[in-house]
Amino acid sequence: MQTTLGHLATWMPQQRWYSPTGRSPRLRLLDQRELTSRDADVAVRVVIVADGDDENAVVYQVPLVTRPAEVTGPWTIALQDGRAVIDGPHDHAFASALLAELGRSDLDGPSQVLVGEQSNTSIIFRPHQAAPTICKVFRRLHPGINPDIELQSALAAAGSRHVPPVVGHLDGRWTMAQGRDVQQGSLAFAQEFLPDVDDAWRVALAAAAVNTDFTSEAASLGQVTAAVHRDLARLFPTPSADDAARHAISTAWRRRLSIAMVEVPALAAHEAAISRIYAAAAASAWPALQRVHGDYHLGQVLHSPTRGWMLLDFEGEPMRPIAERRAPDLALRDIAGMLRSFDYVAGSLRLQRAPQQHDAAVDEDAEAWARAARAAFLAGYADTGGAPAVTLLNALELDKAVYEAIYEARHRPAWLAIPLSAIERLLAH
Ligand SMILES: Nc1ncnc2c1ncn2[C@@H]1O[C@H](COP(=O)(O)OP(=O)(O)O)[C@@H](O)[C@H]1O
Ligand SMILES: O=P(O)(O)O[C@H]1O[C@H](CO)[C@@H](O[C@H]2O[C@H](CO)[C@@H](O)[C@H](O)[C@H]2O)[C@H](O)[C@H]1O
Repeated sequence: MQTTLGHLATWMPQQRWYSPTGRSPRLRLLDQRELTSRDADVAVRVVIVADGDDENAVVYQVPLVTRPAEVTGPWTIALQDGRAVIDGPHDHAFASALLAELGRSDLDGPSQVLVGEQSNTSIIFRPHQAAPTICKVFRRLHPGINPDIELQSALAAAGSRHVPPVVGHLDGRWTMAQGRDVQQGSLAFAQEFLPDVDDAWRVALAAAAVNTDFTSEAASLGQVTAAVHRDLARLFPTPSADDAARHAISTAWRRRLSIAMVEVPALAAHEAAISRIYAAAAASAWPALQRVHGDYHLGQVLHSPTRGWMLLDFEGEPMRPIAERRAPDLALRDIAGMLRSFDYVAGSLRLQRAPQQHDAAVDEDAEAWARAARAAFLAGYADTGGAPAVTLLNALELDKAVYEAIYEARHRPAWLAIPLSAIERLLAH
């Protein structure tokens, strides 16, 4: 196992789901479990490792398949003694074993890993006799139920039409320290896959690129968002925002800002102005708190021609502590997230053009497109959810843009200009 941990320490930092620590991974094995393999020569196991040795260690799930091989393939982690160690989700032996663990071998069929920028790794199954299924393998593990499973399952069970039906989920256990501190948490979540539907990020980007109106889509997305918020408020507690809750939430804004000050030096000039807006928002009137989506953006919603808007991925922001993600929060956080996403559409179109193609009129069209989508989304939300409080919304948009600045600095530095320009614009108002 020591050799495998050595290979993982080289391979994991290259994966999108790995959280960089600024040092080389220090991996410890927390748990290792063999899954059933149909082929005696192929081993399937799930390895759970911690990166770091203190209470801040990050726990990861790494499914591995080991099979005979002479050469490396695209998902080979290592070649050892004539056998390849492969990233499990990309090997059907693991995909099949996962369905067996879920008690849903009836859904087995051709499988493929979803490509794109994901925080986790999702496998799509296309069985011959049943609807396609997508199973998300959580990469960063946390004790307790994952909010993605918790919220989507509750909404689906309550008959919400705005989330895909749930197929099942898997839990696992791991031991943090020498037989002490056994933790239990979510390993995987399966739901119906809606085929042939692009997520709204791609649809919105294509619309904005040719300046096609998106306001009716944005308005209906606002209405559906309000409906999902109403359902969540019915299904989970809605505590009033007392001093302790306000303190906890506004402290999280400030904590994020101080991380950004270290990781995104370009923000230094804005620290005082952002803090003033946070202070005004903390002192303003707050609505009751409730469970929210937590990382709401255009990549998290799909428009099905037959079912309308569907919401996905209730896991919350991957960089945020899990306890905060599961705590009742301001529903406005989701509104702010989607507003930021319309701005990202205009920002990413601007970035896609080479400097010599710069055209102020084209940029202005994209910005006008984003402003119109924003206004329509807010109007749609207000139809049933009421108009958001401006001071709080302003602070939450800033908080989201600060999060995005950290996220882009870590994962996509070329995109950092998008949240940075948004922060300047939000502060200028
Ligand atoms: N039930 C589904 N039907 C169709 N596509 C889906 C479904 N669930 C997820 N997807 C696609 O997978 C992408 C990533 O899913 P998501 O839950 O956001 O994963 P992650 O937590 O890894 O970011 C979504 O943007 C969407 O395009
Ligand atoms: O992986 P997740 O979907 O959980 O979310 C993370 O990655 C997102 C990018 O893939 C990131 O979203 C940011 O970029 C989007 C465009 O790619 C944009 O629509 C969002 O508004 C913007 O926040 C998200 O913040 C991050 O948590």
